[in-house]
Amino acid sequence: MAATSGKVVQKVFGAQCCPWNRQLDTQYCRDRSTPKKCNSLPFQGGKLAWTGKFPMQLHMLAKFPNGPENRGSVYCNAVSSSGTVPSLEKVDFRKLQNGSDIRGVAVAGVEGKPVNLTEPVTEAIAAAFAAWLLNKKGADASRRFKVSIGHDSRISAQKLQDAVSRGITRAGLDVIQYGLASTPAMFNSTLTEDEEFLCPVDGSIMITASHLPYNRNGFKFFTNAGGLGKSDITDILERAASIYDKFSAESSRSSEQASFASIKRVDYMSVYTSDLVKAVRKAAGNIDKPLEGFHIVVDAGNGAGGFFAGSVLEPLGAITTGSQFLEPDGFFPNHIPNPEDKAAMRAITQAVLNNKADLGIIFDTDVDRSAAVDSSGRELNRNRLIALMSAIVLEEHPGTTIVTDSVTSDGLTAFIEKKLGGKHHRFKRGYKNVIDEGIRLNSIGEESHLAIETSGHGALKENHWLDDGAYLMVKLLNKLASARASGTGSGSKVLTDLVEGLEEPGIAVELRLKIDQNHPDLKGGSFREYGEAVLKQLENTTSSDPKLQKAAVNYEGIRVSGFGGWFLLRLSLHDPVLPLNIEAPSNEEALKLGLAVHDAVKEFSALDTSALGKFVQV
Ligand SMILES: O=P(O)(O)OC[C@H]1O[C@H](O)[C@H](O)[C@@H](O)[C@@H]1O
Repeated sequence: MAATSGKVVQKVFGAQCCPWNRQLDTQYCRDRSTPKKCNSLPFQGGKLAWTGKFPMQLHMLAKFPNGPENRGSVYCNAVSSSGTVPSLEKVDFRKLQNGSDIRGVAVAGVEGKPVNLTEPVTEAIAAAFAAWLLNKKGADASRRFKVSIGHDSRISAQKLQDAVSRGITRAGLDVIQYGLASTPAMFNSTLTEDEEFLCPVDGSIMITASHLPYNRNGFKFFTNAGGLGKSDITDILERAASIYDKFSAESSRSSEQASFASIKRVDYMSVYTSDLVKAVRKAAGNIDKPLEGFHIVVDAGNGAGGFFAGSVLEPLGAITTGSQFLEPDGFFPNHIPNPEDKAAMRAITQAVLNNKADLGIIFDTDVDRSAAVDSSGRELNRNRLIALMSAIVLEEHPGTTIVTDSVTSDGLTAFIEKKLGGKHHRFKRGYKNVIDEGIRLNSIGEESHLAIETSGHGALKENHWLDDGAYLMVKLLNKLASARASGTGSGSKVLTDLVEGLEEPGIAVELRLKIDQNHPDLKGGSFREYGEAVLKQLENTTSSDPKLQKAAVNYEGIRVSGFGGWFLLRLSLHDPVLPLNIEAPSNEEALKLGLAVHDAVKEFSALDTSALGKFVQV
């Protein structure tokens, strides 16, 4: 994690490490976590953007005169505005929307993937978020709004952080940079009440593209009401498109206007991690080191989650030797940081077994998703993680409703409802959908304390519905610590025992059937319309098959039971893809289910059914 000394370190990175001009936009900094000092003046669009310090910055410098971060730093005008940009590439901002996130290509070099998340585009998006925020919260003449910015370990992080900072300050809002951070910490910074850390902030931006390849990046936005939704993102991208168009004309005025805004640097991750530590101590009856003697290995996949070993587990007394890939590396050289990825799960499982550890914990790149492995090497992810979290939450809140995504198993429903006495509300795919549904249920009087996806995203009511992979793991640690404190268990068996009785399918597959958007069969329509037509056809054919039963309650796609198993065909949230999930007691039954789908959809020539054909061997 980026180490910063002191709570607030006045450190202005308005000038970027990677010079921004259009020729060099393809270049990137290898930012492996610690922000590098900027030793060269920024050359921007043909202009050097450079001014002196602000009075306020000088004041803050006086407060932290000797911090290592201050030594030898270059202080620039907070904005170091981009200056006049002669001509900008045409960009379709709508294409940057990915549900409730923004995602794009930030690094050149991958064939067929031109950079569309350039610095000017990023700056426009940040300025648009600032405008959206002012509009949403109503400008307050007595103070300037503050926006926190954090990033994961991606190689384009520094470059985009600088561009975001310019966009925000350009709009006249203050920026507080956290450096390497996790997505949940960013949301948390809108809730934390701590003036010394300049909290709460009015809005927050996480620079991340979750588990996507190294050339991608993106943004997640938060206010104290939670993560922004799809319609907010559409609004921001529309604003950004028009800001971008006006860039050349407005640049000089903007730099003047923004010269009041400041960029500061805060070690906020220390606040966030100490909250996690406090939560475990409290759950264990205020013991200082409730995990003393437990051996827990962490796999951060070279993302942003390495802090969990040194700043959460160790202060709680756990041994973390054998933890791996904790150091940020935006090329992700070891495995994809994704608890849904088989290679990633194999890596943490092996680490647990090699080290004879009590527990393994794995995070995705920006730590909003997680999974665990018990001491026997049993993976606690997907349906098992949901079952485990449900068991913990239902002990605390008997009868509560557990909201999950749509691809959860029938065995999970039986487990939650029959074994745990709760209610399983299987909703749609998408963490934001699931969390919003949990919040909605409570608002209409149905108590729900957990909203969780098979992807490893999960949010608890007790934690402000914050989508936080680290907090999910804290709930497991609480269980370990409290079981030992009460003498009811001393290892991860206490967790394994909680999922005892969860019925698991003999076979579970996910096949992703692509829709060719350029195929004449689409007749100029969208892939969504085409996908809907495929689903309609599947619905019609299965309803006439007496061996298949359509799910009575279903919120997404076509879910059908039969042959002792089930399948779900649905439209992907983001891609021109129809993901097909099949679970069955054995391969034979899975094939029958697969064949039913194959027969229904095979005439749709724009749909690539080859993976399904291979699976059912036709
Ligand atoms: O619909 P899919 O293509 O399977 O993608 C669905 C997934 O998209 C993103 O990764 C979201 O973060 C997840 O919350 C969601 O489950």
